[in-house]
Amino acid sequence: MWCTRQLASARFLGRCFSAASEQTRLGIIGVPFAKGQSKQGVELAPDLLRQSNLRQVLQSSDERLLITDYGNLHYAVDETLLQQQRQHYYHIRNYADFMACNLALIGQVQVMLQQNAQFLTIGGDHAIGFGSVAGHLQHTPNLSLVWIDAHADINLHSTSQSGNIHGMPVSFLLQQLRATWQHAALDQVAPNCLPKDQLVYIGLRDIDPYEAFILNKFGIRYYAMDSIDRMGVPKIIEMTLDAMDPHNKIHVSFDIDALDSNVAPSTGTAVRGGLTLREGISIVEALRDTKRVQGMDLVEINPKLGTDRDVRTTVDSALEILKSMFGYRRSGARHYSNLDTGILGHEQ
Ligand SMILES: NC(=[NH2+])NCCC[C@H](N)C(=O)O
Ligand SMILES: [Mn+2]
Ligand SMILES: [Mn+2]
Repeated sequence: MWCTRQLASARFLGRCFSAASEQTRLGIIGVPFAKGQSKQGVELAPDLLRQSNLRQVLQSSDERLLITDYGNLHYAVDETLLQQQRQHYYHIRNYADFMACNLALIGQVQVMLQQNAQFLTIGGDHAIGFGSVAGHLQHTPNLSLVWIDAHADINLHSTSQSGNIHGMPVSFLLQQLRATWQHAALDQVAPNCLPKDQLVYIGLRDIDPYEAFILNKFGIRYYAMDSIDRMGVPKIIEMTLDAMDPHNKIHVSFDIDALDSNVAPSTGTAVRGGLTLREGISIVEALRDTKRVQGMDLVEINPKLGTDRDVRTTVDSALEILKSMFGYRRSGARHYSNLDTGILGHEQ
């Protein structure tokens, strides 16, 4: 008996060892940035997700994940940025903070990609989508971006009606639009940008008039909720994957407000008629199955909005989405190395 047990545990260790060689490293950074819009609370989301067992949830969805949490991002605003804001971008709320935070994030993402196969950026509001994708582009110039959101977030400083910079990050990323930010020195801080044909939006249902003009003028691919209703999620996924260069790595920027407000009520700009949780999971699973997703953002959870129950529901939905992105399969398929330790008594 002693002998068998020892053998079993040797086998177990052997499997652990071979599993260790296929471990995938995942870096996580919290970005408690709330100045891209006017509601307090989004800055609390990274720590709330951690308290809600983010790490354990991800770890149990794929035992091969080797997770490193880099904590929360810090940044400092310098005089050059304040001057840019005063001279050119005084009509945009918190431009200097936006730039300072994103510059720090661009550096942080590159560090995470040197040390990990994948990274996850937890917001904060969606203004940090700029730094997260831009940092990713500096490490991996051949990148495709899937922006899952109720909103297009592609306003220019000249078109934004709200002045909220969380409605603008995509315009900092696209080759064809970043020239409109000519005083932001983007060629120095983030020289690699995204070609418009490598961007696909999913879930849109609240597009500003000028945003619609920009999307159509540049022929940017977007699957708004009406196309999803007409064609269904499987077709939308197929078209999304077809549109993107199959050699590219993928960045998924997930705004929690893409989900319907019944499953994600605690968010600053909730719009009804959104993705069901199942549709969200389905989309994320399909992207995950390409094995090309290298970076993901999860943004706009605001724990100060709604009841305690609303917050709980929103965080639970977010965890389901993240679980599916990082390994969980609804079919039950998984790696068995830590389970196959002799529970069936003897080898068949
Ligand atoms: N990331 C978001 N939730 N963005 C909402 C943007 C709303 C609106 N289009 C604006 O520019 O102000
Ligand atoms: Mn957004
Ligand atoms: Mn949104």
